[in-house]
Amino acid sequence: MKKGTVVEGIVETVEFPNKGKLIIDGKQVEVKGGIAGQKVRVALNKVKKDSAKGRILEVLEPAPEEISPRCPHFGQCGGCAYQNLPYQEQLHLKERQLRKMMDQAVNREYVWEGISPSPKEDGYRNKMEFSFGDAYKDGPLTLGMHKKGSFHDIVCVEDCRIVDEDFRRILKETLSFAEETGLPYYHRMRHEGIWRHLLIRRGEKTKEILVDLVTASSPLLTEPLLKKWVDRLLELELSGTIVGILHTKNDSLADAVIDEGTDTLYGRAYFYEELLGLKFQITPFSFFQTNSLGAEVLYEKVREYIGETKDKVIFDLYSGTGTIAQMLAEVAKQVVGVEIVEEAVAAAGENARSNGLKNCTFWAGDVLKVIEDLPELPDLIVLDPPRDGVHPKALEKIISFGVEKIVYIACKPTSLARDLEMLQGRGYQVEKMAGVDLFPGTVHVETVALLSKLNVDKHISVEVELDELDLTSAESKATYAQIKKYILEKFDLKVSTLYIAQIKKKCGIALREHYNKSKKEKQVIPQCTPEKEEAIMDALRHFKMI
Ligand SMILES: C[S@@+](CC[C@H](N)C(=O)[O-])C[C@H]1O[C@@H](n2cnc3c(N)ncnc32)[C@H](O)[C@@H]1O
Repeated sequence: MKKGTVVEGIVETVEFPNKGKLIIDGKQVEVKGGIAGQKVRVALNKVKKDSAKGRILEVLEPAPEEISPRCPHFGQCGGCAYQNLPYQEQLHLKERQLRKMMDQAVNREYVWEGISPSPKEDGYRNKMEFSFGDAYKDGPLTLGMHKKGSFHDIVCVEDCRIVDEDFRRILKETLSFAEETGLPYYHRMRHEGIWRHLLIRRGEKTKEILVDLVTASSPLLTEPLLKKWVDRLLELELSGTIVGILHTKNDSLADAVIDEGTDTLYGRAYFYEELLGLKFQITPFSFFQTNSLGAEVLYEKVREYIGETKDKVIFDLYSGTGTIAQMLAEVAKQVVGVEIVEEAVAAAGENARSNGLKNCTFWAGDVLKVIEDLPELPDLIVLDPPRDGVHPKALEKIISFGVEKIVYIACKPTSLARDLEMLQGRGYQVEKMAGVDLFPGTVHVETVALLSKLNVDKHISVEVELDELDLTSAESKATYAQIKKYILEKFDLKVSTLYIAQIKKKCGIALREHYNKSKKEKQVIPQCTPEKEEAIMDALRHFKMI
């Protein structure tokens, strides 16, 4: 077996994320895609002693469960890999892959609760980013999704199954408008041209539609020209209502929808969606789950896992437009969201106000940098990080809060599996897990895990000596949260748990182990500033701790 050879074989298993495995001449050959049971022809592009990697050239015989693809673009469009499987089969496949990965990642018995289906199998997406490009090399202008395995060519997905008819009509109208102008698409290798992306967002419940045309900046895009496009969209017969039409300029080299200035050509620059009885204002670039009905299933699971929240302070880390925070706020003492996109934080605050929720606060910033300085301490934490999971240093800080329960929501199971290693190593155990399918037709799946802090006695025997954990009578007088609150109110200063611990130590107050000792060598520990030291001393005097 050599690099460049073409071989034939049957796909034995498919592991997350979409990695097919075949055994050919006793060697394991890994391919992208495939369905267990398919007979395929594979071109080998890497061959090692016991394994090889290859690319599927052709499916010679379908797998027994395969059906004729439900989408006419299947095979060409790189978007959906499972349109040739009945939905039940897609769910079985995702569940098998997810379960296998999680069984390997979890170090004890846990409850696997299965995978919940998406309430809608077709037309479930509330957001789509289409790209302009060539239909084939130097072919005509088109608008749609990247062709499978191609960086350049675009498939015009005018019959895409996973969006509603409104998306398809807006796509077709925008493409014919762009064609009629005779202007070129933005070529990302040559860095010239105009048309880049078409972003469409549509509320499943509200039926409000927001459309954003993303282009390179050009004097050729005059106001009257863009007005023609707006008028054409407004004349379309749609089941939803267009509430905003925007034009975003993006001259960056990256092939992504990037906002370098957005003009509102019609209506407003946001739309509304409703989830579980709450209303959310969503701006063009804010994160919002792309399957609204599926998101309700997911958030119900989060609510169930987090359990009793009365009198509890909950941190919703990576909070987006504040969906999870607001759902929990109804039944919690206080919810604190942290999100890096300022636009999303502003929308979250606005949403909480209009939903009449007074016990939610949202902070803009990187979780890694912000969480130590929050005025509250959490009793429970919900984590919903981006695809890459939680930064290890942020995870250390999250773990050091020592909360009783963490609910972790993952859109990429491999990131969850990696983060579970640290969480389990530092005293958390997985109690339950479930999958929620927010992405029918595709290889993706959402996972929710409930982690609980190990029984304190067991934890002590692993990490610290019992006498180090004993609180002194002085330390028991005021909690870190009370000290932070006092300082914020009196001095309008935010102080971190670490700084309080440093000053307590200076005053000879015994501390719990993890606040004053780092297990890492060469770790740079920030030191409390004189201003904050004075404020902390004042608080310690106030609480009669010194
Ligand atoms: C998977 S989304 C979750 C959003 C929200 N929980 C929801 O369900 O709609 C992840 C969010 O994390 C935000 N994010 C990414 N990196 C971050 C960081 N380092 N600190 C804070 N937020 C971050 C993203 O902007 C995005 O809104």
